[in-house]
Amino acid sequence: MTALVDIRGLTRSFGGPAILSGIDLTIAKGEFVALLGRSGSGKSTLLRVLAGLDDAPAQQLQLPRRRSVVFQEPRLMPWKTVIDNITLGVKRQDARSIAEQALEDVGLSHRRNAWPLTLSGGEAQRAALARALVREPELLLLDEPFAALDALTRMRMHGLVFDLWQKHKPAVLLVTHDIGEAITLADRILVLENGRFTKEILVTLDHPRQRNGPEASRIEAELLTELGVEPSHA
Ligand SMILES: Nc1ncnc2c1ncn2[C@@H]1O[C@H](COP(=O)(O)OP(=O)(O)OP(=O)(O)O)[C@@H](O)[C@H]1O
Repeated sequence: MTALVDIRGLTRSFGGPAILSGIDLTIAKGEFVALLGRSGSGKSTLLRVLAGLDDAPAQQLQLPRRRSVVFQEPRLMPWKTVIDNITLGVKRQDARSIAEQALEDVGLSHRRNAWPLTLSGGEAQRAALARALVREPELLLLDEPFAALDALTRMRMHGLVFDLWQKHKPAVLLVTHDIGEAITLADRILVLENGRFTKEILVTLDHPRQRNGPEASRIEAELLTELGVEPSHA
């Protein structure tokens, strides 16, 4: 296994008890990892360290150079059109043509000249994904990118993210509260609790995955228990 991300002994606190206390994390090239955990368990803190948005002490912190992040909100510049948002800060000469390709990949070519405020929530997140892809990330960091979308749009976005992952093969770290989303997409699911990973589950089901099959249901029940939810109450 070629480790793209190799982190040892990562610690982070904000004055009080450690939010991350000696985390070890490796992510292989092209691997899709989902990160679950209760609210406040430190998922976004870990993602921010991986994005280079937060300094935290670690014995080892090996990260790839090309990383992109998509947050829960699309964070598009409202005074720039969709295509200009996507090429923003991209220095390459062929920025425009790669942006056109990324827009096509996310099914948004017809909205290239739209203003962000005229986009639906799903379109805006697709634009955010295109902006992330244009940087050709080796590591794509997704921080609850579909949490604000309606259930149907969210399911479509799962299909889109899966297709993009297959095509571009970045490693992905997806922070989510949605166990079904994690099971549908990830090769490996981690649960973060009290500053450490308390559970690691490999998901070896074939794609496209049935969420209600026996293996998916078993994994879901295991995760619900780990997260302190009675499966019958889910
Ligand atoms: N910059 C900061 N300053 C102080 N405390 C912070 C800071 N960033 C995060 N925290 C605290 O660290 C803890 C973990 O926050 P984090 O956002 O990583 O959790 P999370 O697991 O992503 O939560 P959620 O699922 O609710 O988004 C919280 O108690 C939060 O208040």
